[in-house]
Amino acid sequence: MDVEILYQQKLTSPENACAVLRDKQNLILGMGVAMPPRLVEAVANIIKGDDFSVLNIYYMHGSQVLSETLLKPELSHKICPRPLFMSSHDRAALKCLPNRSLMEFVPATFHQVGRLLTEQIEPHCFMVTVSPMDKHGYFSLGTNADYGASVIRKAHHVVVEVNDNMPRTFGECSVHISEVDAIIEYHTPLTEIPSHPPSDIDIKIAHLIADRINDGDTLQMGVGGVPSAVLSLLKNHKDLGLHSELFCPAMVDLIRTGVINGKKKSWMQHKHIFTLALGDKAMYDFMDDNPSIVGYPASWVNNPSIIQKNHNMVSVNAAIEVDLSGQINAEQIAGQTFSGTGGQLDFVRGAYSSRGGRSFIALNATAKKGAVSRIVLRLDGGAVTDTRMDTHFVVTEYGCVDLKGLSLPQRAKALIGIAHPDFREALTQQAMESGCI
Ligand SMILES: CC(=O)SCCNC(=O)CCNC(=O)[C@H](O)C(C)(C)COP(=O)(O)OP(=O)(O)OC[C@H]1O[C@@H](n2cnc3c(N)ncnc32)[C@H](O)[C@@H]1OP(=O)(O)O
Repeated sequence: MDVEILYQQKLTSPENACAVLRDKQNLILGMGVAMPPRLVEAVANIIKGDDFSVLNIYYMHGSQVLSETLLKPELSHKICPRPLFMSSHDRAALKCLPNRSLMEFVPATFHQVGRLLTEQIEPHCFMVTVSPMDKHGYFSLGTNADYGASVIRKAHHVVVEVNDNMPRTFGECSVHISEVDAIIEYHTPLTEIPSHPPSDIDIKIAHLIADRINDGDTLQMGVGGVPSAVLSLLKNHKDLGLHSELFCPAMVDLIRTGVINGKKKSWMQHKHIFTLALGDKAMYDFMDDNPSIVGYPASWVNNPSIIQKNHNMVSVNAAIEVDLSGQINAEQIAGQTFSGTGGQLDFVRGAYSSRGGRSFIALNATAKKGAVSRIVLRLDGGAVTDTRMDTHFVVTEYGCVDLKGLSLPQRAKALIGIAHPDFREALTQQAMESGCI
């Protein structure tokens, strides 16, 4: 059938599109920028009725629209949010929820999320923002291939929110109209993340990492101040490549100037690979119809066995704390979930498995204006994002240490050596008392 006719047949109102939802079902929402604001609002309206006792919502990186609708306190008795990665909006909403127990974080490493959302739970419905349809009947998932590219083919019911502002990207980001059950249109500016200037400490740490990045390396950069600061220091590098979970504005500058060109990649040369993008309008415009920027599902981009195919793969991620054996916590503060594992463990493993590969975990030596050391005897709260067997380089403003091959006492001494000087004596004392050194 003609795709334009099919489009008109499937085009409906947000409320009609949501009428398919039933009590106690699982609704999966697109991640971050791809979370469809008008559909989310419509779900919030229908859920108020008597037909619903509860709806489970699965997602990563909740957007502001979620905290203004489904996560509002008045719906908290009917909505079970199951975030697999918490954003600042999720954290803010959680603080206001009267019944906090209903929001339950689901631990997951990113390359497995597509599978978890289609095999471990029943994917009743998936709602996501897409680009306008092309003449062949294809929408693009644009900024967010991530788990969407996996879920869209397995969910029982798929509703897309077409937004003119969603860029059309290449790779495995296309969805055919025949795979979609209902369409709504809502053209609103995409979520933008304001970029904060890095702190002096972030820049100091970034220098230690940038000095260890060679021309021709392939990069993954995680979230946080340090990864962005590292990118800003690579202007004089040559022939860098990208195989990164996250695509961000600092990468655009390096692509425009030819620093990142993918020329020396050991495979998928000249292609800048990502699974989710988070940035500003200028970045989304740069991605639109750009054949060099290719999005693939997280199950592929973040799969360590795929990452390792890139020789000289360099992964840079941030952390909250590291213990004296080298275990990394990048997701909890004082026992409460702050963010999530995301793709950190995937890339730490994939990068070290790559020929010539390296992974860097960066953190300021202290938190709370210097009151707390982030190098600790034992992790606070217990979440281990990267095991001690996985951790490679750890970097603070006081230095960079390579933990691979070090014994436990050697690790403890190396890490104490890059702790803030005010905490080194106490850490040494604790390490001796607990038998670490
Ligand atoms: C979606 C993805 O998966 S991207 C790819 C990689 N994935 C990951 O790395 C996932 C997990 N990582 C993350 O969530 C982030 O990188 C983080 C949270 C570890 C670091 O992000 P950053 O923005 O650099 O965090 P930062 O170091 O500034 O700490 C955030 C806040 O927590 C506070 N904090 C950090 N550590 C501690 C601590 N040990 N004790 C108390 N407070 C702390 C900081 O002081 C800061 O507070 P502020 O905002 O009031 O200044």
